[in-house]
This record gives sequence, C-alpha cells and structure tokens, in this order.
Amino acid sequence: MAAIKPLIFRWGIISTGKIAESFVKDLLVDPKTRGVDDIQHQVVSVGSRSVEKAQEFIDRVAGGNKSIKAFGTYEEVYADKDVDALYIGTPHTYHYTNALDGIKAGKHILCEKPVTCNLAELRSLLAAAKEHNVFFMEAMWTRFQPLSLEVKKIIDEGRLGLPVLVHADLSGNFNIHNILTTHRILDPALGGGALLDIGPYPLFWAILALYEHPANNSSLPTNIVGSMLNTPITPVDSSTCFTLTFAGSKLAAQATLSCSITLNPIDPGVTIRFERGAILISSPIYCPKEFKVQYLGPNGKVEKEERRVFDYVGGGWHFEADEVARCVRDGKKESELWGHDKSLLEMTVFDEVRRQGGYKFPPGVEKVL
Ligand SMILES: NC(=O)C1=CN([C@@H]2O[C@H](COP(=O)(O)OP(=O)(O)OC[C@H]3O[C@@H](n4cnc5c(N)ncnc54)[C@H](OP(=O)(O)O)[C@@H]3O)[C@@H](O)[C@H]2O)C=CC1
Ligand SMILES: O=C1OC[C@@H](O)[C@H](O)[C@H]1O
Repeated sequence: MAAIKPLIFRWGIISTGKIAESFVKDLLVDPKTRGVDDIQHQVVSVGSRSVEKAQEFIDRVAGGNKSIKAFGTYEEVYADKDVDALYIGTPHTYHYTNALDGIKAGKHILCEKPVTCNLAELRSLLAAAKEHNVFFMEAMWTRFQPLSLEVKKIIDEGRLGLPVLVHADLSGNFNIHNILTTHRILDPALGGGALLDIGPYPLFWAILALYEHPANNSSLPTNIVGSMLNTPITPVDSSTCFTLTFAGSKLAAQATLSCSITLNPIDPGVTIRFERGAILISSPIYCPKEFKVQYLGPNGKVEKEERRVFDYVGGGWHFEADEVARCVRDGKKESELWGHDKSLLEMTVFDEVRRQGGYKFPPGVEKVL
C-alpha cells in the first residue's frame, strides 16, 4: 500500500524575537523524530519591522534558506498567498492588532500567550475569527507536550481520586535592576510584569487539573482572589499570588497560584493533591520533562511513588504546531485541547486579578475595553 503523503503546512512568522526563533527552530525539526508522519511544517515568510532583521533571522535560524521570503512589514506576511497560518510572537500588547490583521487577511492564527491583554480584546478576536471562518488558538504549548497528555490521562482515570488542591508557581529571575525599563518585562505599555508573562503557566496547570476535570463539567471558578506586588522600578507586578475556587459542580477544589520575575524557579513547580495521592511536576513548568505520582496508603503516608521521564528532539513548541496543522486540515476552528473557552477563562482570571491588584495599562494600550 502506498504511504499517505504528509500535509505540507505553510507558516508565516510575525516578528523575529526570542520566542519566534525557538518556534521556527522546532518547525524545522524532522517530525518523524516525534513519531509524526502526517504533517510537515514549512516556513514560507518571515515579517519584521525591518527587512534586514527578517533576512538575518532566516540566515541565523533557517540556514539562509532561499525559499523563505524576508519582509520588512508584517502586512506583507498577512498578504502572502503562500501562507496557511500565522505565528504571532510579538509582545503581549500587540497580539490583538497583529492577530486581527491576520484574521482579516483570511489566515489561520497561532498567537503567543497571553492571548490578548484583556477579555474584551479576546472576545473581539474570536468574533472576527468566526466571521472570517479561520482557526484561532493561543499558543499554550504546554498543553500539547507528551508529559501534559500523560498527566491528564492519570487525572482522568481517577486512580488518585478527585483533585482537591493545586499549588503551582512559575518564577524566573529577569534581573530587573539591570535591564532597561523599556524591556517588555518591565514596560507597562508592553504588558510587563509577572502575571501576564509567566502567570499563564501556573494557571494552565489549574485549568488542566481542575477546569478540565470531568467532574467539573467545564464550570467556571466560583471565586477568584488575587494580590499583586509592584516592582519599585515601573508600575508592573514583580510577584502576583492568585487563587481559584471550583465549587459549582461535583468538584470541590482550589488552586493556589503564584508567579514572580525576581525569584528563581522552585522544584517541583506544580503539586496536584488528590484524595488518594499527588502528582509532582518538575520545573520548568512550561516544559517539564519529569513528574512523580505518589500513592497514599490508608494512614495518609506515601505508599508508592512512580517517576516518569519524557524526552524528544526539539524544544517542545512543535507539538502545538502539529495541533494547528491537524485542526486546519480537519476543518476545525478551535483546538479540542486548548479551545477558546480556556483562553477566555485565562483572560477572565487575569482581568479580575489585575482589577483587585490595581494593575492598569497606560491609556491606549487596550484596543478594546
Ligand atoms: N511560549 C513560550 O515559551 C514563550 C512565549 N513568549 C511570548 O512571546 C511574546 C514575545 O516574547 P519574546 O520573544 O521573549 O520577546 P522579544 O522582545 O524577544 O521579541 C518580540 C519581537 O516582537 C517584535 N515587536 C513588535 N513591536 C515591538 C515593540 N514595540 N517592542 C518590542 N518588540 C516588538 C520585534 O520583532 P521585529 O523587530 O522583528 O518586528 C521583537 O523582536 C510575548 O507575548 C511572550 O509572552 C515569550 C517567551 C517564551
Ligand atoms: O512564556 C514564557 O516562558 C518562559 C519565560 O522565560 C518567558 O519570559 C515567558 O514569556
């Protein structure tokens, strides 16, 4: 029998920053190394605010591949007829405008986290994606990694009982006293601070363990509480703590989440506590390679511990790229694993935590209010 030809999925890349580089490197990894034979990714064009930067990016990241077009505007990528989907890797506060322009050009969209800077912007984007009949997904890459799929399987099988508490933290020392105040992590105009940049990851684990739990039946948190601590340098949060309570369904559970841009990561970064055990997930929680499952005996002590380790070629971003290609191939407008509801929940939580914490964007930053 003749082998089925893989789908060649063609990407346009918006921006040439750090994450765009990591993403493109992963697109260029041979999919067979991760057991994928139905999809092949192709980088068709790269857009930057400067054509020299776009070309330098192609030279550096894609070995100067002559078939990749370098553009000095993002608009030329949106208009490129050879592009199936756009990858948007600009700072947070540009996601809305870049994604909207891409949607209007009829392109499918994979947009970096946090998907927008507020809920109203996301709602507006989703309406536009519907109107233009395109696929749209936030680039929550952790959801598609093999470790997350396995953790989800263990949670849903129920051998540990129901989840009761999630503790998750992502911290990273950004050396804030020695970087420019125009750096995206410090500049409020770029959505700086811990919550928007690294808060999506502790929240992701709460969504996976609690919101997605079959007993929760996609009920929203019944309570959201947040507290923010500002940097002494610019009015963005250096640390934020937030809690979610899920009590509107058969699940009675809470998540206590935190993030900081001045501390190093802790390990394990995520602990999910169940009626009869726990899952401990190693740092970094955006791309963990290891977790442990602890089973409790009748006396509440750990009776058995299993360790699971994962490895693959590449950085872990290619799994989300495969998901986008397959969804588009199958005519889907959203992913079943990281659907629009989860990005809406994320923005609902972040808006509420920012409201309680007094985090306001400078005037004009939010494009929809
Ligand atoms: N999934 C993940 O693992 C990660 C996701 N991210 C997300 O990706 C986004 C970008 O982060 P990162 O790559 O670290 O950021 P960088 O600052 O490294 O890159 C951002 C790029 O956006 C473009 N850009 C457009 N407008 C501006 C502007 N006004 N100021 C600065 N840059 C601008 C620039 O590209 P050009 O000059 O070519 O136009 C720039 O290189 C963020 O939203 C972040 O949350 C970040 C890191 C990891
Ligand atoms: O998504 C991310 O994960 C890793 C962090 O270092 C980065 O700032 C953030 O955007």
